[in-house]
Order: sequence, then structure tokens, then C-alpha cells
Amino acid sequence: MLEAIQLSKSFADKQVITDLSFKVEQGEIMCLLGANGAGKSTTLNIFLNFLQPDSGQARIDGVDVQQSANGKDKLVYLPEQVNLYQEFNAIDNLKYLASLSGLSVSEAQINAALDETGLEQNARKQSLKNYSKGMRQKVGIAFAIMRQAKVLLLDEPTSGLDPSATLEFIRIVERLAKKGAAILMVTHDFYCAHTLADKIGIMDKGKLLTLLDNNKLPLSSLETTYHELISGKAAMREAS
Ligand SMILES: Nc1ncnc2c1ncn2[C@@H]1O[C@H](COP(=O)(O)OP(=O)(O)OP(=O)(O)O)[C@@H](O)[C@H]1O
Repeated sequence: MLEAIQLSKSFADKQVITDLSFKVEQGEIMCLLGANGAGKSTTLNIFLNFLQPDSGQARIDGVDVQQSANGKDKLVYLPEQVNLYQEFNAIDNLKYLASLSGLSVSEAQINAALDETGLEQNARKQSLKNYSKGMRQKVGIAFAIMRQAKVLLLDEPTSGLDPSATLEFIRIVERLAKKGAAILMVTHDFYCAHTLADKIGIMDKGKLLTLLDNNKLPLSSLETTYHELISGKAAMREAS
């Protein structure tokens, strides 16, 4: 389980996260939407312990990531651009990543993980320099499958993917959630958020403006709510 408890963070004099709280249970998918600079990637970086909050806690399975020596063992992070070894093929990249994490995996296990992602057999022994973004992501996701990640952090995973690759990606992430992973995904893609998420947080200027139950929400309402909140119209209506 992933939990942000009253997180705040500033850089120099600039407050970029203010009193941010949310929870993602095992098997649940939460998407964070928000304007550029809203603080979404900073939030992920706090969970990764790349950045430390000024106050509050980011917890994985109830333990503050700053206190937990093995919290990262449970977590896989997929950045917007999955940067792996360009000269290696998919199998060798995964073998190498596994060895860095102290995992002992056979080629059969690597292939089984790649099967789940749908990466074509004939691509697996080609070097990654010939891969598209979607194919690279499949290698990143295969690593999460091999690690049996309990928590997945995804940063704008569908930006630059074509509609078929986006849908394929959505199906893979759904399967990981069904297996029990807690998934936090930062995205600008309404369609992807609406198709995937159990709940959707909308952030602006470091604050979580709302947390929506996606099951009860038509796509058009999500878009309207987002634009109203970001432009401040919803707040103006409430005040009048
Ligand atoms: N290391 C840093 N030093 C100073 N300011 C930073 C640093 N990292 C992020 N910021 C600032 O914090 C704010 C939030 O940035 P962040 O990258 O979290 O936004 P975001 O919501 O992920 O935006 P985008 O959608 O553009 O990726 C921005 O104003 C950014 O310039």
C-alpha cells in the first residue's frame, strides 16, 4: 500500500507540494492529473526517496520510505522514457537489471514476463536501439512482473504512444493491478486515466484539489471538472 500523509515540499522559497494526502491500496490504480508544474513528478520522487519532504511522510506498506531500507524492493518505477542499455537486447537488459536487484532469473522466466507484456518474440534478441517507446516500456513492465512489484510508479507512460499501444499498455497495467499491485500513475491523458483508474486526483500548484471516484464518472465530466478546477471556475461558483 502507498500512502502520502500531509506531504509538503519546497525548493528555495517556492512551495511545490502542500499538505498532500492520499492512499492507494493493493490492487488499486490511482491516476494523478494536473497542469505542468503542479508537483506530480515531485510527488513520485518523494516516494522514490530521491527527494525528501519538508514535512509529512510517504509510506509504502505503512513504513516511511526514508526509514525503510528495503522499501524500494517492493517498488518499480517506470519513467516517461525507459532508459535501458541501448546496445543490449531485451533479454540481456532484463538479466542485468535482475542481477542488480539480486534476483536470480532464468531465461524462461524472463520470456514468461515478456510474454505477459506481448513483446514480440523476434524483437527480444534485437538491441534496444531499434525499439519504439512502446517496446521499451514493455521491457520496463516485464521487470516489474519479474520483481513481482507490490507498488508501481508510472510517470506519463502513454505520452507519445499511438492509440493501439496505449490500449495495450492499459491492459497490461490492469492485469498488474488484478494481481494485487498498488499503482500510482502520473498522466496528462484523460482517456487513459478514465479507462484505468479507480480514483483520480487532480493537482494544481502543489495541492490536491479533488480526489474523484472514477467508477461513477463519465469521461466528459472528468474533462469538465479538470478544466473548471484548474481555471478556478469551480471555486468561484462555490464562493458565489
Ligand atoms: N530540483 C528542483 N529544484 C527546483 N525546483 C524544482 C525542482 N524540481 C521541480 N521543481 C519545481 O517544482 C515544481 C513542480 O515540478 P514537477 O516536475 O513536480 O511538476 P509536474 O506536475 O510533474 O509537471 P509536468 O506535468 O510538467 O511534468 C515546478 O515549478 C518545478 O519547476
